[in-house]
Amino acid sequence: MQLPATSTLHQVPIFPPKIQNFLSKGRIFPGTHFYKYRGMASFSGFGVRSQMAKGGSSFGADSGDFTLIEYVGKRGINVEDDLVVLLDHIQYACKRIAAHVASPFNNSFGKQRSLGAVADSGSDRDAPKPLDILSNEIILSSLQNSGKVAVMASEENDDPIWISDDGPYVVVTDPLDGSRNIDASIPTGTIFGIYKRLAELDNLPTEEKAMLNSLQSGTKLVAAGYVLYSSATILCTTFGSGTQAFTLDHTTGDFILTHPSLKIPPRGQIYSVNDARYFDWPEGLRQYIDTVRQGKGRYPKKYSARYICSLVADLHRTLIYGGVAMNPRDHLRLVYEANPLSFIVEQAGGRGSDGKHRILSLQPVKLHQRLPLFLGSLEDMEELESYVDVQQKVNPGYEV
Ligand SMILES: O=P(O)(O)OC[C@H]1O[C@](O)(COP(=O)(O)O)[C@@H](O)[C@@H]1O
Repeated sequence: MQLPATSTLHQVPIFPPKIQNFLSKGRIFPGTHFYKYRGMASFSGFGVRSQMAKGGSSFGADSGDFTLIEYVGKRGINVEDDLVVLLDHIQYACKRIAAHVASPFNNSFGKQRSLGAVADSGSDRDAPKPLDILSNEIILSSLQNSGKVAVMASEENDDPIWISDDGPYVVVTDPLDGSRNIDASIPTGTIFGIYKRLAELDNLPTEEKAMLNSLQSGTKLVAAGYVLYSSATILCTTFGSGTQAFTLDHTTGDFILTHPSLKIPPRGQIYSVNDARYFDWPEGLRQYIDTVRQGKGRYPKKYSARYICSLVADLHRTLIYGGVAMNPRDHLRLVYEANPLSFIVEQAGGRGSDGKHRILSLQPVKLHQRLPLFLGSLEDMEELESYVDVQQKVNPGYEV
């Protein structure tokens, strides 16, 4: 058995990208390579082998039949080879981040460096924690190694980072969302969106083309995903033809397709919001929450509240159970949080809005632009938006 590589940073097991060489040989689904790891996992391994034995070639996936890379490669939805390579590097980065988040040796990583906004940067970004910075470095190095990325825009950097003139893609990312939860081992997540590089901007100065490439409208996303670091590590992604979720098999290092064609229920019975802010909310939002709490809304059942305060975790639960997850104040970021997550939710049959407009229709004007965010089931979202006045205007600053 081939042993996993080891991170030089903190001696955690990792599984490096596997496919770059195979792609250059024009092979995306090389049985021997994948089976080397997969033989250990009887459930998932059997699924693929049985398909192969039947000569199955097309995508009609059942849970456990595909790894992420098999799914996006020629056996599955067959996205461009360059995108497969990029995704392989992103999943590798996320496995490294997952290992750090769960590592017993990283108990100082959650500690805040300083309170308040990033010092001297002129931005209103929150001060990063060491694990935010490490996650950012891990993602950046994976994108650089992929050879497929022109520019990366991250929550952790004031400006986009130009990587390569001929990289075909632009990646926007929040490398570790919810990191305020790290000290208590509460779930966190990575969010990413992928655009094509705008070749028509190639002759502009580097800073300018880096910014304009990063400020593309969400309707131009070619792919988006999040990775949830929780009791399971889940990678949920869309390429514009449905939403699929994959669960990390820790014995093999593969993300296995566990939620093919994930659909959010059209109606849920859960709302997710920080309701300690009730007295700062506008009238419409208060009325909406009061109504569904009492079971007096369009769906005549009393709603339950769930709020982890970790966007990826709150969204993932909402995708699975239905309902609505929201942050009504100008807090979450359009470019690397709201847009990618709205793309995923829409592709799962739900809706992403700022309370008034479809998120994907908004043209970003600033890299770190913040806005209210509402994501969820179609019927719940329609009902919520019918209250009109749901965006929180006061934002006094909250310490926790
Ligand atoms: O303090 P609020 O308004 O409840 O915001 C919580 C939200 O902020 C986040 O922590 C993101 O903020 P940061 O990027 O500053 O960590 C989300 O994960 C969470 O959903």
